[in-house]
Amino acid sequence: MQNVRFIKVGGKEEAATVMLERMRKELDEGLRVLGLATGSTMIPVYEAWAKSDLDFSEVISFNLDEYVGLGADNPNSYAWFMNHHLFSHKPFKETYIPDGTAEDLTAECDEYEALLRDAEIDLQFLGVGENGHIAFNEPGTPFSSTTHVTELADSTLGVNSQYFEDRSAIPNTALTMGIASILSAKKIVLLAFGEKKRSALQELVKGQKTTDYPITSLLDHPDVTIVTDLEGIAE
Ligand SMILES: N[C@@H]1[C@@H](O)[C@H](O)[C@@H](COP(=O)(O)O)O[C@@H]1O
Repeated sequence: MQNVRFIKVGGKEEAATVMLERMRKELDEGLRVLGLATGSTMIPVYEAWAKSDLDFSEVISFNLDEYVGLGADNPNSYAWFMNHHLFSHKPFKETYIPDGTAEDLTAECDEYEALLRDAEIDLQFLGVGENGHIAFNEPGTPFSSTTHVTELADSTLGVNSQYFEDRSAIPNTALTMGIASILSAKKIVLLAFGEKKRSALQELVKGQKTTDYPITSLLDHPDVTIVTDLEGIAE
C-alpha cells in the first residue's frame, strides 16, 4: 500500500483545517480541475473553503454523482447541496454535475464521461459509504466502469433516506462517475469519519482488491490520501 498515505485527525473540524491547507497548496501549484464529493463528511471542508480567501475562479469542478429525477431546485439533489455549501459562496470557472433530470440518461452519462476525459481531474475528493461504495459505485460494480446509471443498494437507500421525508421519497437510481472515471484523477483524497466507516477502511488496509468493496479499487491508484479520525487504521 505504498500508494496510500494516511492522515489521522481528531475529528471533522481538524480535517477541514488540513483540507483547507491542502487545497491552498494545490491551487498554488496550479490545480485547474477539481473533483468534488457530496455527503455530510464534506460539509465542514466546504464550510472552511467558503469562509477562506481561496480563489477557485480559474477552477473547473466535476461532481461524482446525482440522484435520478432530482433537479437543482430540490434540496435533496447533489446540485442543490453543492450550490448551498460551496458554489454560492465561491465562484468557479465552470462546475459540472451529472444531470439527473436528463431525458436520455445514458446519453447524459456518455457526455459527462467525455467531458471528464477531456478535462483530466487533478485532484478528486471522495467520501465512502458504510458498505464501501465510492460515489454511487455499489458493491459489485466493475473497476472498469465509467459514468453510468446505477441502482442503489438497499443499505445505501436505508442510510441516505435519513435526508428524505421518508424511505419512499429517495430515488433508487442515480448517475455516477464509474470507478475507472474516478481512478483517472491524478490524485485522490478520501475522507472517512466515525465507527460506521471502519469496516470499509479495514477492507482497504487488507490490501486485497475486491468488487465487494469498491473502496479497494483505490489500491490500483498511485496517489491516495485517506483522512480519518479512526484509531488503529493506519498502523
Ligand atoms: N454518493 C454519496 C457518496 O459519494 C458519499 O461518499 C456517501 C457518504 O456520505 P456521508 O459523508 O454522509 O457519510 O454518501 C453518498 O452515498
